[in-house]
Amino acid sequence: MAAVAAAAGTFARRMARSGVLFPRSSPQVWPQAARQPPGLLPAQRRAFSNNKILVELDTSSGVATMKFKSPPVNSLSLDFLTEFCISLEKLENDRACRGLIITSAIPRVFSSGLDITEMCGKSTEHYAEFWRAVQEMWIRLYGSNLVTVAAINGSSPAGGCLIALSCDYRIMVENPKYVIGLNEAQLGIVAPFWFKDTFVNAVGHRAAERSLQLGLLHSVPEAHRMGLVDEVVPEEKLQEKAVAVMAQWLALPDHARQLTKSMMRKTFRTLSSSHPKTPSRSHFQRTWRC
Ligand SMILES: CCCCC/C=C\C/C=C\CCC/C=C/C(=O)SCCNC(=O)CCNC(=O)[C@H](O)C(C)(C)COP(=O)(O)OP(=O)(O)OC[C@H]1O[C@@H](n2cnc3c(N)ncnc32)[C@H](O)[C@@H]1OP(=O)(O)O
Repeated sequence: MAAVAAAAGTFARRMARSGVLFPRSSPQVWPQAARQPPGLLPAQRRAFSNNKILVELDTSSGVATMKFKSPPVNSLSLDFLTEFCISLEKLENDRACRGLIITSAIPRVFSSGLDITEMCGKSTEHYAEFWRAVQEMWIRLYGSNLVTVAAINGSSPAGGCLIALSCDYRIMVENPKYVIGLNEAQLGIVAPFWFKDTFVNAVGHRAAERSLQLGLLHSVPEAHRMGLVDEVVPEEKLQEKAVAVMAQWLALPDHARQLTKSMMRKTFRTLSSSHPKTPSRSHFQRTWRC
């Protein structure tokens, strides 16, 4: 009981720190417009925002768009991760929402991955809290019942790549400057097994092994060839394509698609049930030499 109260206290403190704002008159359940045949209702949009993430829900299509807006590079800080989980939970609890498009409002970067400043010179408690937040983000997104589409409009190394990999479908903008991959080995660290498993699920064992051992950041055409991204589009077509892909996925009955997704994503259950222990302070200090 004490542990539950402590966890609730930690979550409340994280929420307060994250500065999440909910619309004052937001109803518990938004209208069920998503279940209406398209065209009967005028498009309705609802939005909520906090410091680092903006969410807009089109209640006529049931599709929400989540935009990362944490300059300079959308790094995944504890506050960012907290806001992400709260936003996702809010959408999942909303019966008007069936699909989520994730993209960036920051030019040239989707997400730079875990915030390196969160992993240096902090207390053991902070490392534990940070690492729990990283795992929670992945568990929630990878296991989400929503259709999730990553609209990758910039570079996406390490944890940024994990977010994209956790979605059901990845569309990336063609740009010779953009790269994506799990580059942990290049940084002298090891991608956790659930990063690895999520990567293997997308690209297969051989491609993942080579890419992970070399810590490769792939160009967009290379990422497309190996199946790390599903489609490549010019920047101006990204949103249109994401909406079209979403419509295709949402055409199916939710329950069949959701059960199929859950069946395919078995790693999710492994991590959820095994509760891997948090890396120690000395582990973080050794890893980042700080
Ligand atoms: C279950 C048991 C588990 C055990 C686990 C054990 C230990 C845990 C330890 C490790 C965890 C492993 C998994 C790690 C995952 C990660 O995600 S690590 C982070 C990896 N990220 C990167 O390597 C990205 C580095 N950044 C870049 O490549 C580029 O910044 C860019 C994203 C391509 C953008 O380039 P550009 O537009 O040119 O911007 P700048 O490089 O000039 O950067 C601007 C400022 O942003 C700062 N910054 C960049 N990335 C980060 C980051 N990840 N965190 C914090 N800050 C970042 C950069 O320093 C610049 O700051 P200043 O302007 O100089 O102040």
